[in-house]
Amino acid sequence: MSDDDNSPISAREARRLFAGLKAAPALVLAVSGGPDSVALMWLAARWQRSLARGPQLTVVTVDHGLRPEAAREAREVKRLANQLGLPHRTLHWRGAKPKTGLPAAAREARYRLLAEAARAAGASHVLTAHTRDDQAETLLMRLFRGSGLAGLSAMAPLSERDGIVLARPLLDVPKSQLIATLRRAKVGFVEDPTNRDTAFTRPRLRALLPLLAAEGGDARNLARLAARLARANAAVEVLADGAERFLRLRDRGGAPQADVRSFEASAFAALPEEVRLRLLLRAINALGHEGPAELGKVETLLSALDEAIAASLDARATGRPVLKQTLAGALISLAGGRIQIAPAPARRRGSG
Ligand SMILES: Nc1ncnc2c1ncn2[C@@H]1O[C@H](COP(=O)(O)OP(=O)(O)OP(=O)(O)O)[C@@H](O)[C@H]1O
Repeated sequence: MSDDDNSPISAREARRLFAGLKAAPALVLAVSGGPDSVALMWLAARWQRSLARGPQLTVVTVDHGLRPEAAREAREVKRLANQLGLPHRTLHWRGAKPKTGLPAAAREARYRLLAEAARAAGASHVLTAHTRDDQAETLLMRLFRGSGLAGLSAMAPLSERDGIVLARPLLDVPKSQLIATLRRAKVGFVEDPTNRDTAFTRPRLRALLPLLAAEGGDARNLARLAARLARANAAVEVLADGAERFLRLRDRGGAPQADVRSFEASAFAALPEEVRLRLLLRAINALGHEGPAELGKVETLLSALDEAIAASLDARATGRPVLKQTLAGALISLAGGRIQIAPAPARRRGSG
């Protein structure tokens, strides 16, 4: 069964989608020329016209310099933006392009350029047109990659990057509704052929979605799962914050050092496994110089640490380290009943 909804988005519905953005001084709309982001631009323009004093809107298209048609597509977005009375800028990703990991590098460059454009326009937010279908695909991609709770929470409706808020007002809207909105408004759009290129993971997963939907795994259910996991993840983060404070309070005796995190092993051992894991992950990512650490590796380290703590508590702690391991450029050790995480010493030349 498909959860597509072919009704255009009403002005009232759009007001609800953009409600949290009304007080912003200015907004950047990230528009590639595809249906989702052209719909975002059209909906935002109509919303802004309906406000007495709404935010200034600037439309930005990034030309990654990867497809010859991109320049024409950017001109087409400019034409549409101007028809809607909105200023438009095209930004270029210049410089060398990597041979592997091209989509990730292009995304990184895109968000950097969009954040720069926001700063130049005095905008507090960059709006992208991610839909509920994108959210479902993201969840599946992360599931198949073996992500944990944080990764399976998929995309957040609001996040921050370089001092700019990244907003995804359409994250709960089906793509089919955006297409219906454009059809009703008689607005054209382009389809990026790389969206169907099965050399990339995301299009291959996209092709699986109808099969999953037929079994009840439609975008609505998958996106709802992501939202539920995000809620649980936020709660566990608060628990981890509290546990960090608790361990710090118990640690008043030791002189605090900026580049070392140290936990009393017996207090650490009494915390829930997920919280222990996050404390380790946070410390390794903060102090290691090769991070972020892989979740699976931190899980393995935690099992070794748990075993070592249990053994050392039995045998009464001596001053000698009972565990000493490096992970993601951090050195993790257990000695004298304390866990210490510090930056790993730089590897000697020629030894690695
Ligand atoms: N070339 C571009 N110029 C401006 N905005 C873009 C461009 N490409 C994508 N965007 C914005 O990002 C949104 C998501 O696009 P898309 O799904 O293609 O991204 P992606 O490569 O999957 O990466 P991610 O989903 O992490 O952003 C679009 O709806 C649009 O708002």
